[in-house]
Amino acid sequence: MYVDFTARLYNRSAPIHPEGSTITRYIYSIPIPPRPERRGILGIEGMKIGVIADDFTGASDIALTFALGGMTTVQYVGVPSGPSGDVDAGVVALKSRTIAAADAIAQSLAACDWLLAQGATQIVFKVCSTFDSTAEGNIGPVTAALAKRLGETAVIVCPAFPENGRSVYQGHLFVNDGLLSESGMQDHPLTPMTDADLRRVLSAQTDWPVAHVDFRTVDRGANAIVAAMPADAAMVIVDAVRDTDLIQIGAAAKHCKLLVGGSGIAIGLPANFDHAPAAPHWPGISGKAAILSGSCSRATRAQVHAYTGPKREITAEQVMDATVDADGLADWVMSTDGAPLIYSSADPDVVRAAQDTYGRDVVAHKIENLFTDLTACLVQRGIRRLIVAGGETSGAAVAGLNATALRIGPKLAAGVPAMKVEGTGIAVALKSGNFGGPDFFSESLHLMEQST
Ligand SMILES: Nc1ncnc2c1ncn2[C@@H]1O[C@H](COP(=O)(O)OP(=O)(O)O)[C@@H](O)[C@H]1O
Ligand SMILES: O=C(O)[C@@H](O)C(=O)COP(=O)(O)O
Repeated sequence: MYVDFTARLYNRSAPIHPEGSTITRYIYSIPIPPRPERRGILGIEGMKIGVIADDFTGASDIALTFALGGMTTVQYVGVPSGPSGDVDAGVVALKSRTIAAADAIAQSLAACDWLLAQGATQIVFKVCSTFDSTAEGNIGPVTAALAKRLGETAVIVCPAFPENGRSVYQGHLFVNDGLLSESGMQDHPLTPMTDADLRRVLSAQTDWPVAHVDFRTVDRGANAIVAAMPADAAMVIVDAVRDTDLIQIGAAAKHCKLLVGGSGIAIGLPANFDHAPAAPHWPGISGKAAILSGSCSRATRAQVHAYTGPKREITAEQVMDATVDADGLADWVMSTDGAPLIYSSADPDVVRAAQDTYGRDVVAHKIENLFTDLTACLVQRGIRRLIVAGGETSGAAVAGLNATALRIGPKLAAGVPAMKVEGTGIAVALKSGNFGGPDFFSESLHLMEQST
């Protein structure tokens, strides 16, 4: 079911007056945290914003937004066992986008509880700017579970990321000038997105009503957005096509305990905590570099094609037949000059054929496991700079790093920071499948070496 509250707002037979009961009900139905804002939902001082990211590239994407917004930001690898330290924005990276909904809920709630215990006053559930999800979720089920845990009713859901060409208009998600369902995402190996109407996509994943706040309302600013929010429980797709829209959405969300979106949803949030834009400090890291790519997205395939350094393809067949192994690949990387690229990235028809032969999840996991083992071998052999392309692939690779936290460094491309693995001198970049220009790999390797 989805309910268009904006339609109600403009419906003369059911007018909602600016001072009318709907708005009053809304204001009183959302508990406003006490000032000063340093005291979190559980009354603890410390972390201001907590993020639960459903994959690792997404986590570093939103972490970059908070870091550029002037907040001290750390990306955690899974739910930490200890305290966060002195951090304004803490981002817990999960690998929960394509797992069973019940597991995604359990992991997300554990992350939420940890973030609240660190003092977070607001929780952001970071999903993909292309709303990547399976037919069962996990965006709907996890949002419902988090809202219940936080006692939140109406939840803003907005994946817009204008800098990377993602906009939401009339409830539909556009990638550049085309619909999501014609953007290449319809061929994604694990989360094919065949419908651009986010209200319909989300409604299929949840029993909650799905509402919509349209662009005309967003264009009138934060107060209009607050006024258009439903009083009762609903997931609310909010249109946004420009950064200025996201800044207004951020202002409107000042007292929300839960937000759901891409990294764009974070653009307006640091200002709510009196943070001003800043450039993250970076020491400059050089030394042996490698690039690993398991992303089959259009942008990554173009980057693999454009890369002029040494490169080696691993096919699904080789991985399934075990005719390649992590040790051998690591030896090749270390004995080859320059920054070698190892990729399984393949065109949609090749991926489909492999999935038909071996099974979608079997082949995906085998390839991911190889990237985990390969990363561990590269760390053992002294790798200093590592670029990984693909969200699931990045989750797998980071497992091989044996890291607990990543410090956010400078922007390499829209949505992609350089990061330093805590306790080591290793620089990593986790690139979303569809982010970055054709020369992303060589440009990023160069930028990692520059101090800021
Ligand atoms: N050649 C291939 N055949 C089948 N599946 C593949 C192939 N190469 C990679 N994969 C799988 O496709 C998935 C790509 O997802 P991901 O890493 O999240 O990339 P993206 O960021 O582009 O979505 C991974 O699970 C990966 O193991
Ligand atoms: O929001 C985004 O698009 C990214 O931050 C993201 O989540 C990317 O996921 P992958 O495309 O699977 O890397």
